Amino acid sequence: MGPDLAHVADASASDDPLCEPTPLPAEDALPGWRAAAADYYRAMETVGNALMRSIARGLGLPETIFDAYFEHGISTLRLIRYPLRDANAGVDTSGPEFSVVHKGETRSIIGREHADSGFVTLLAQDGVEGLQAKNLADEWIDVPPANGTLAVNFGQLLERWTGGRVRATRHRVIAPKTARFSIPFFYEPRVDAEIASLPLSGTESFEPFLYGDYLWEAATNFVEMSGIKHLRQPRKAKAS
Ligand SMILES: O=C(O)CCC(=O)C(=O)O
Ligand SMILES: [Fe+2]
Repeated sequence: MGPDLAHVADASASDDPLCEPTPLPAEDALPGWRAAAADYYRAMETVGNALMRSIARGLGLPETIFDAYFEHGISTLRLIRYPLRDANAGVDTSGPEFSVVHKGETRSIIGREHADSGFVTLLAQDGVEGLQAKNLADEWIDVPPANGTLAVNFGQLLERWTGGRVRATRHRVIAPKTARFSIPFFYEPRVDAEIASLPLSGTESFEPFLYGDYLWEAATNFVEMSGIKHLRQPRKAKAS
């Protein structure tokens, strides 16, 4: 779900597939659902905004340095359900690419190792464990859900923007014993934000890029978006 869910008045027609309207269930099919989802989206924008400013302060930069990039941002709210897999479904998930031994038990990997594409991700978990993150020693650590908390993943955009000063959080999900639900909110800048090097000492500068161009390239590398890369061309002309 995109910003049109929560900022109905701002939504305008766009030829950019990254800004296409969110398909939503009919109001009478789920009364009140849209309003609740929109409230949640706006609340996560507020949290993302506070975190974005504290990251700026933590980097020794003015706290408002990122503000303008996030006005009319294209943050994404996703509702995920991991159904309980049927062990007898005839799918072999025994290889090391598909399963892992965790505390002596074999668990299949239901969310492959990756880092999110955006700036930061605010992740609500439903009380069922399974999320793991990689630490700097390349070890997997459990990120158990705790009431009233959000897990925060740093995204690849933040890593690139900060010249690698902040590392994107690599994470994955291993199968729990019951179905699992999670609600990630990917906090993202505006589609036409021009991302350029920050004044951070000791980091390499990079060629500026448009967030939308970067996001399309990154998102269409994920398996659920494969095969559609050709549907959007970069909007920024290459300098050469
Ligand atoms: O379900 C989770 O806890 C993680 C989901 C996730 O990593 C993602 O959607 O990018
Ligand atoms: Fe993720």
